[in-house]
Amino acid sequence: MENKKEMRTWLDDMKLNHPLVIAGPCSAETEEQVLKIAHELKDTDVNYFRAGIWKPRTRPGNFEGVGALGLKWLQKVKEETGMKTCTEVANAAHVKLALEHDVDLLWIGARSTVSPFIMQEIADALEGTDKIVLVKNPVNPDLSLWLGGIERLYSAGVKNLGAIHRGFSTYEKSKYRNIPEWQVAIEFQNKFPDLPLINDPSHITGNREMIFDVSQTALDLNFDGLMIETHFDPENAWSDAAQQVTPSSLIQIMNDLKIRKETDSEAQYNSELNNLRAQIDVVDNQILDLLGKRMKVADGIGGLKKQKNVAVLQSKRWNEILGKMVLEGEERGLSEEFILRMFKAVHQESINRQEKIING
Ligand SMILES: O=C(O)C(=O)C[C@]1(C(=O)O)C=C[C@@H](O)C=C1
Repeated sequence: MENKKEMRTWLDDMKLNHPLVIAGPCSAETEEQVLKIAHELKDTDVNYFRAGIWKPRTRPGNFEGVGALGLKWLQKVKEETGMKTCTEVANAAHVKLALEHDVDLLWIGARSTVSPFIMQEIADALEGTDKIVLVKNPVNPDLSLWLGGIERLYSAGVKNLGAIHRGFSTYEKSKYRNIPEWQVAIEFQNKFPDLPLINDPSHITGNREMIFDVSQTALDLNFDGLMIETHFDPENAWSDAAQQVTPSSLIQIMNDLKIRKETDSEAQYNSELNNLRAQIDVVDNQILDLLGKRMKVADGIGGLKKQKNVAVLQSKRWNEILGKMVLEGEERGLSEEFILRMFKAVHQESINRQEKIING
């Protein structure tokens, strides 16, 4: 699969003057709940009404969705509000039912994207459909697996495709429910600039207080749209209560978000930008020179260790360096997260080189 301009035709054809917005409850709970939320979202920027019908839950025993019954409620949403509808599908049976009930957009969840077998089953069931199909990233930050899943749909003749970035699972504790790892989304856009990419701040944050900030970051990174879980009574939602916002909060979020354009042609802006970019080019070269120098010194240590048969990893020294760099970084306004990531990468490279020397 290669990037093609036509990949974004379905989105361009909508001629939106704002990002694509998909909103609605995490789960369809009752017909009244679904319709009440849909009516509250009707005359807003929301383009697609979402509701989970089949809910993949981490542990058994929790509410697992109302099942096919909910598809009738989505049909009612369409009849009563004129809004297009969407839901998650996780196997061929779901696809069949969703297509029979004329759901307009289907998405595939992170737990399905990880499985090539499931993705192939879904792709076969969707063969040749003109519905929009969005693929969430797999739970692990594996861009090839994500793109591979999309490619299975593409090869099955599904033309109206896109992706949803919902963040990635981690073992480490974090302020996010699923860490964004924005660089994966950036790499996605580099490889497929014309494949529409939607952000899902609800699943990234797991917390409604953080939804605005993550949405703004997504728009700053050229995302094409947002999927935000919305419920009139979030605290009492049957699933994901902490991350849903009310329809009025959603409207507020959409009003407050700043939509960025890709570039600006004004001369003054371009001359200042070029000047600053030239400065960045100089600094980047200095960074490379320094990194090269540092690696040469590490090579020297590798040679010494070889002579004396000493281990490459020196945890005590390494922890001293890390601690010192975090403190010194802070003094320069550099975040701990950034310093740790950067120096861990430097250390790993230093170890790789010493490994070659010591075993060479
Ligand atoms: O100090 C050492 O022993 C080194 O080999 C250098 C270095 C580093 O790159 O800073 C590399 C590996 C060790 O784990 C600790 C530190």
